[in-house]
Amino acid sequence: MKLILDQIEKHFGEKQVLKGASFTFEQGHIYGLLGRNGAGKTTLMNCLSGEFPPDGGTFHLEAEGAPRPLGEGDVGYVLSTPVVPEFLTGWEFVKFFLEIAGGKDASGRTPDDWLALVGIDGEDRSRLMKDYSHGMKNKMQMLCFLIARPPVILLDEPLTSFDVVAALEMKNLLREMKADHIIIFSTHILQLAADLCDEIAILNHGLLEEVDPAIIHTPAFENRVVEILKDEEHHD
Ligand SMILES: Nc1ncnc2c1ncn2[C@@H]1O[C@H](COP(=O)(O)OP(=O)(O)OP(=O)(O)O)[C@@H](O)[C@H]1O
Repeated sequence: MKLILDQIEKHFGEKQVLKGASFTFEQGHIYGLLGRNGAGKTTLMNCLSGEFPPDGGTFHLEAEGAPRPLGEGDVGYVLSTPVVPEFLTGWEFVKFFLEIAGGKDASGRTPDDWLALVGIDGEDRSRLMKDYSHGMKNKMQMLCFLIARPPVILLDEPLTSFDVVAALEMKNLLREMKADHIIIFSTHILQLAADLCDEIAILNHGLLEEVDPAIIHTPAFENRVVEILKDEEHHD
């Protein structure tokens, strides 16, 4: 399966953020999406998740050579500022989500099993999510895609709010899942990108470009990324 972006454009008023971004993301790879502050990484994810339509260009999935549009349920999106129903407890939320996910979860895990998987333990499970920390809310959002298993998973700066143990567990989970999914995550942490990603896409001047995968795990990686990004006009 592939996710193919063709000439995606997006502007806000006069400001042209995406200027014809094209890229092919493939199942089985974890992609790091890098770019300066304000480059448009969140904007791109918002377009792909259906949050708002692009102003130009197209994107679609391709499975076994057959193209199809991205439908509802094809994309799991973990926002950098997590949004969860704050009036529910963590346990209630997982129970509710398992019910609406219907048959998609074949794991047989209970809400408690799922909460244990992301390290939400003890009394926290029966606390309202309005009292959860940023990282805990983020974990709850992650649980949604772990349960629903959408083909495309978008993670906007996902691991930065996690403690070191949770971050390592989540990295391992993503590695385990990648064979069946297209995983794209944005980050400013180059070490994390190098550690986890098979491919790097850089959003620069409204366009996407690939970093040679051969250098991702070499000392030349950081210099190459900085070299590409340093002439980017600083937006914010
Ligand atoms: N809804 C909106 N209305 C107006 N301008 C917007 C909107 N969303 C984003 N922008 C602008 O689009 C540009 C790209 O923002 P975006 O959040 O996509 O960047 P980013 O690459 O995710 O940045 P960062 O790394 O700082 O999170 C910014 O100049 C931002 O101010």
